[in-house]
Amino acid sequence: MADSAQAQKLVYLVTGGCGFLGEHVVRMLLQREPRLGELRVFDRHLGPWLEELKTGPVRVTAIQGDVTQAHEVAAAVAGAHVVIHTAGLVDVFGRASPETIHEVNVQGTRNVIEACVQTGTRFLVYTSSMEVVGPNTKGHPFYRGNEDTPYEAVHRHPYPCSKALAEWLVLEANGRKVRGGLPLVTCALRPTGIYGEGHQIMRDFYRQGLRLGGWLFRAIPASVEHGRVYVGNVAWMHVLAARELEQRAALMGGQVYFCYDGSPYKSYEDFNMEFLGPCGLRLVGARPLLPYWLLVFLAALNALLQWLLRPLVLYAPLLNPYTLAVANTTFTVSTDKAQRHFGYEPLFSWEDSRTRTILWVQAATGSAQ
Ligand SMILES: NC(=O)C1=CN([C@@H]2O[C@H](COP(=O)(O)OP(=O)(O)OC[C@H]3O[C@@H](n4cnc5c(N)ncnc54)[C@H](O)[C@@H]3O)[C@@H](O)[C@H]2O)C=CC1
Ligand SMILES: CC(C)CCC[C@@H](C)[C@H]1CC[C@H]2[C@@H]3[C@H](O)CC4=CC(=O)CC[C@]4(C)[C@H]3CC[C@]12C
Repeated sequence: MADSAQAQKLVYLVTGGCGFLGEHVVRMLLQREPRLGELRVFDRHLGPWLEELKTGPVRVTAIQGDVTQAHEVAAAVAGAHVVIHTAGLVDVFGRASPETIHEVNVQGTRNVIEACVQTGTRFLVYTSSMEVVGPNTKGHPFYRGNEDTPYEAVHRHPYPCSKALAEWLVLEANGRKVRGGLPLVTCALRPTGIYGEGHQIMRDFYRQGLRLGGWLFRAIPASVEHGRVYVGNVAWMHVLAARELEQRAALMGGQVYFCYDGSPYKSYEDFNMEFLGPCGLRLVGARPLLPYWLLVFLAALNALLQWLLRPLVLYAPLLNPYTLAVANTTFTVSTDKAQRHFGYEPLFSWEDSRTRTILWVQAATGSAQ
């Protein structure tokens, strides 16, 4: 990838390439990475949409595999120049066991790092999460913070614990010698709550609102700010970071970057209404309709029911003590680190992001009704 070899075509591997974010990364690479020669899409579940991509000018290789299986990861990584590791088990509802979450998110990431080292892949971008920082278990606000803002990161839930450990592994691996003797260059991107086309929780809220006759009921005070970022901009940041890692290895290697764009600072529910409102839903109440202590009680009851019912059935509602704490704690970022380090500017304005998301909610739910 030196100057003389600018025209060299590169092999990229995207793990989790069929997920919500992964699909956007895959499509963004195909649209915006001129040096792309081959794109390997690795996922446990391959999407049918991959087929249409195979007819384009770039070779797209679909690889069904599991990141917890070291040999499968090594086979997929061999010969790749860049790995974007976005595969992960995103579960804050208690659907999967803590052991499974750890296995996929931590051991899976370890396998990706070892595969890079063994096979000689030098550039690794990891999709981390804002959750590696917070909100913490004490509910401390993180108000428009940046990568250097002091914050007491205390995790107990398996998901943030696993993301924090995996991120640490990735950053610590920066500088390790890969096969051939050159150093591995790694960085981690930390999205806040991602929204956009393909966002299942948004669709679930919409369906719930329809079931309730077009009404949603405010549960969280409007004053609690929750950071959100458009999926297209998160994907673009991954593509740019991966592209710039070699030229700016000394600056970017071992660094973390929050993912940000021009999305407004709002509460989780008010932000969702930016899309669900134009789709016909109304949010009832300027203030939460239920007192906070009752929500805490209901969340605890849900956790208890989940535990009691586990031998019989999986009970995994949206409301539990952890999701309530996340939704009810201000956590927003304000930073320009990615801009300074690798020239990131959001590709999609807030208006574009909003319109695209509204169109998706309308189309996705229209076809599902
Ligand atoms: N959704 C969000 O708001 C945020 C997500 N993230 C991170 O972004 C990444 C992508 O998340 P989403 O796209 O939202 O989730 P997703 O569940 O839509 O996508 C994850 C993908 O990883 C694949 N996967 C899971 N286990 C695997 C395994 N053992 N082997 C191979 N593939 C496996 C899944 O099949 C799926 O396609 C994750 O690492 C997540 O922690 C970070 C911040 C916010
Ligand atoms: C009425 C209820 C209290 C509202 C529940 C909303 C919750 C389901 C969601 C509120 C905040 C979300 C999380 C947040 O955006 C940060 C995240 C980052 C990730 O890396 C994974 C997803 C998530 C944990 C996200 C999950 C849903 C919420 C808890």
